[in-house]
Amino acid sequence: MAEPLSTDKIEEALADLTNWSHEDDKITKEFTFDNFRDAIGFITRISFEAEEQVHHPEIFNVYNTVTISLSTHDAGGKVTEKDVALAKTIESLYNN
Ligand SMILES: C[C@H](O)[C@H](O)[C@H]1CNC2=NC(N)=NC(=O)C2=N1
Repeated sequence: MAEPLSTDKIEEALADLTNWSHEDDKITKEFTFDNFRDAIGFITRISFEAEEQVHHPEIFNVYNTVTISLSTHDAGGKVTEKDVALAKTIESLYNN
């Protein structure tokens, strides 16, 4: 089972990611798109990667924004390497 990361380790991991923040035992980022369709397209692409990684984000959508929050239920709702790995994948989807 994945173990919770220390705050220092989380901050270190986020240094490699753009505009992700660590708050309330989650890592979070708000993504912006041109329109609702592109936002939903992003969510759909995330769904394939989440199933691959057997790790699932919390997703909040309003029109052209998608807020992603990641934590690991199986680790008491804390942030683990699994969240960092999925954040990196999501970041690469956004940039490509
Ligand atoms: C059985 C299955 O592997 C687990 O329930 C997975 C699925 N997706 C998950 N997603 C997240 N975010 N945290 C988990 O602990 C988790 N566990």
